[in-house]
Amino acid sequence: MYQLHKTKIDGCLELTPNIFNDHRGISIKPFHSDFFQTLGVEHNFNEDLMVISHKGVLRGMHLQNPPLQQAKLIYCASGSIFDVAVDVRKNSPTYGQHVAFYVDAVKHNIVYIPSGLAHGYLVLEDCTTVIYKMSSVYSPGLESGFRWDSAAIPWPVQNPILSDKDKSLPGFNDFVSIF
Ligand SMILES: Cc1cn([C@H]2C[C@H](O)[C@@H](COP(=O)(O)OP(=O)(O)O[C@H]3O[C@@H](C)C(=O)[C@@H](O)[C@H]3O)O2)c(=O)[nH]c1=O
Repeated sequence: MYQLHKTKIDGCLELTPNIFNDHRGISIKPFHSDFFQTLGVEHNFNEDLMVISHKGVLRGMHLQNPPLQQAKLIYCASGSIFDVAVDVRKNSPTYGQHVAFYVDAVKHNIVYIPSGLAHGYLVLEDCTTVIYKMSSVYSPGLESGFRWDSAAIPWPVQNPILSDKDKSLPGFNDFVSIF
């Protein structure tokens, strides 16, 4: 049903689903609960979010703190992104390290990010539609994060379009993880 690619960060996965193709178009299943159960990861998703962005927008690096920490499933319904996760679990052997993926609506790959990782992405095409499933509902008071350019991530951009909130995030060295 899915090709599974494990990454160097424990629990962070890339999945490529089967694409069912006929003369009408294609069908893709981004989420199947039985399959996620076999992976042994948090897969009880409580909120979906759809975000449409212009080329050059960068959102990140974000995470939500306990008690409403979020595992996320991320894919593109249109366009493409450079997607990044950074491990901020203090006892993890990959603390501070990142993994990056080109996610797009051609290969329809999906990224699974466990809680305790920060997430961000650069939009590579206009009208890119990113869909997330999240294991906890959005809670603005629990938002946390750090600046996109402070964690040695090789972004393929120099001057992205950022929100004011993202411009004012602390650098990674000043960020305090509670995971
Ligand atoms: C993320 C989010 C935002 N919103 C609202 C709040 C605000 O009015 C508007 C835009 O919010 P933000 O500026 O925080 O959106 P954004 O910068 O796109 O935040 C997102 O970034 C990526 C990298 C993630 O991983 C997400 O979990 C989330 O943090 O949408 C929700 O209602 N629910 C949500 O889950």
